[in-house]
Amino acid sequence: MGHFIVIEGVDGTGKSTTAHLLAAKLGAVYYQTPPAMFKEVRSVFRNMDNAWGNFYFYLSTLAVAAREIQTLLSNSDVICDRYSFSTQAYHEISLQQSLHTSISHLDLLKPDLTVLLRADRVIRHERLIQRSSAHSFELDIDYQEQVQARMIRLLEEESTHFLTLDTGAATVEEIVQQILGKLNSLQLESSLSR
Ligand SMILES: Nc1ncnc2c1ncn2[C@@H]1O[C@H](COP(=O)(O)OP(=O)(O)OP(=O)(O)O)[C@@H](O)[C@H]1O
Ligand SMILES: Cc1cn([C@H]2C[C@H](O)[C@@H](COP(=O)(O)O)O2)c(=O)[nH]c1=O
Repeated sequence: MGHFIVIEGVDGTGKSTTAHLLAAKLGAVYYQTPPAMFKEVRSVFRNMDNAWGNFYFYLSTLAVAAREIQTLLSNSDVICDRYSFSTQAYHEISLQQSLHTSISHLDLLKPDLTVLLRADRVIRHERLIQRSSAHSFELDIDYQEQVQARMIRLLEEESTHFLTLDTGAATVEEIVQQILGKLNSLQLESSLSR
């Protein structure tokens, strides 16, 4: 059974870049949520402006993601780009209520380690405006700031093994080295690097 490592953070914190490099270094599978089969439907929900509909959409994609990850773990380690903390934090801020119970009903597979990437709001904004495809909610820095604070609180309250890293202050390579150090201290690295 492989290890399950989750990379979390708000938009522009460097999740995808970090997760890809970490997966390459460990020979692990990179997995992004929501799963690929939901790509088209996601834009439908995004444009509907229905906060509850959007939450239930992401919630159901998590159930599928957990099942796919469980299968992948039988052959390899998995580095997952966003998981349940993203869903809980984004939608708790949008809906202004705790979603802990709804998410816990899914009885999701638990990560061995969750890494929360964060970065200063100015840095995140600069990174996002360089993207031609940035959505308005991604550029809503106050909203993203609240989500980031909620993610940190949720991790502190609900996660056993987690690490918070500032990607505004370190290169991608340095960030990955810090994650590898944490895996080592948790004695996960030896079984991860095969
Ligand atoms: N540690 C880092 N130091 C400097 N720049 C970084 C770092 N990590 C990522 N970046 C840069 O930040 C930008 C955003 O990175 P990336 O797309 O990986 O973020 P993301 O969190 O996955 O964003 P989103 O959730 O919006 O897709 C990219 O241009 C990337 O090169
Ligand atoms: C998982 C998840 C994501 N979102 C939001 C967060 C981002 O602003 C967008 C795009 O996410 P991507 O991974 O950077 O493509 O979707 C959300 O609102 N709810 C969620 O559960």
